[in-house]
Amino acid sequence: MAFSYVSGVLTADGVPLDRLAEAVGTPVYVYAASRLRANYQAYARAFARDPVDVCFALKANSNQSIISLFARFGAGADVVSEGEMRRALAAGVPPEKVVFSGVGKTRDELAAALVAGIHQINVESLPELEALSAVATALGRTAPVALRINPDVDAGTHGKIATGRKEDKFGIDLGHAVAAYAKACSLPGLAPKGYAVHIGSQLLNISPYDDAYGHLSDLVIATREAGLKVERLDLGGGLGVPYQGEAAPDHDAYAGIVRKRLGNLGCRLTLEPGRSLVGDAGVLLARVIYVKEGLHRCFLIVDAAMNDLMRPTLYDAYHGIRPVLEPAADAPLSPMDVVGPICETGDTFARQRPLPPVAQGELVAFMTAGAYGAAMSSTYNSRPLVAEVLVDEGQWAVIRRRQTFEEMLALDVTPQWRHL
Ligand SMILES: Cc1ncc(COP(=O)(O)O)c(C=O)c1O
Ligand SMILES: N[C@@H](CCCC[NH3+])C(=O)O
Repeated sequence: MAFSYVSGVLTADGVPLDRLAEAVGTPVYVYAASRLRANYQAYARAFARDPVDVCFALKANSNQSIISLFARFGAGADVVSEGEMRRALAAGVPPEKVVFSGVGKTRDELAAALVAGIHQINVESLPELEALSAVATALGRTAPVALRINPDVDAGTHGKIATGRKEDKFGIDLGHAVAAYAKACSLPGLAPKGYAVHIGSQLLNISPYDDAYGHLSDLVIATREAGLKVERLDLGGGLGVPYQGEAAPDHDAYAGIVRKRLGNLGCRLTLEPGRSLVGDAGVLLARVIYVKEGLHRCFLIVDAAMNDLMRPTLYDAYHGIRPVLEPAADAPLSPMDVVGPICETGDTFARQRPLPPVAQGELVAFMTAGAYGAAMSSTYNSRPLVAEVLVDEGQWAVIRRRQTFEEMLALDVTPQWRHL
């Protein structure tokens, strides 16, 4: 267990979290390398005999130490902006292991990707295809391209993170796909390699993959029947993690679907997992500022807020909350609203959560916060970006230091024009 109580204190790979909080301050994200490794190995094991490349989706956690850890395990990177591409390359991911996804890549981003020589650009519309052709031609380069398709499959996840339904903004409609692929083959500067699909995030039930990959298989066959070559398939990410004790999707079962639907097509496959690599490897540590016993509610007011961990307010997401000091086994539970200091009612991590007594000044850990936690944080309410710490085999290191107030303020510029 990456996070467990040892001698009455919650630890990350054996390092007591109260000691870390003392040294680094709160709020702070803490990641356990043992879990990152195990999560990567789960993919490596399940796909050991398949022609599969794992490209870590940086959007889930874009800290360079985390990226380079996965790069050392053998992973590539799935990026969605020039910033993410730069992070991947700076963290040591070779360009030939980087895929670039995203519905609105600018010409500047396309050019940067071509100059960097990345493995593949996943194009999501005809205008983007034309833009890429023009950019590549102007640079005298050839762009390795996959077309992301929209299979019209409901991933059965939260509506804000489902991406493969026909009304979603992502991908090229299945009905247009062969024509778009033929167009890609005819445009200068493009080297079409295959297709990409990503139906959504936090899938606990994997059967929607069966439908999506079935459509993908039919599409490959139809494309080849049109006389066009298809060599690669990018299957996206999306495997969910248990936030509330649900059963985790089984990697072998997922690999089974991939093999059944796509195994006989002779294509090189890419996976783009994000959350399932990092989600359960991180916690957000916060300190209780006040315990407010109202007439109607008891509020635990902590020093982390929605700007540090946005998922609860954005998706009504559940994160386990554990006191860092282990509660007695027979400690009574009472309903608490766990909230941050931000001036919004939505700055609420949990409502009426049964918790053991936690006193002012004590520490709590928001569990399963390794994915889409720090990566989605902001400085709203002028709260500096929090620190991140990596724990590995008893050692720990700050892998992002806390932003200073000076750094936060330094971006603002006061115009020097004359006041009339
Ligand atoms: C194109 C693409 N690939 C990969 C991912 C990673 O998804 P997840 O973190 O659910 O594995 C996403 C985000 O959902 C995505 O949009
Ligand atoms: N940000 C989302 C996942 C989005 C996936 C992006 N493709 C979450 O925290 O659950």
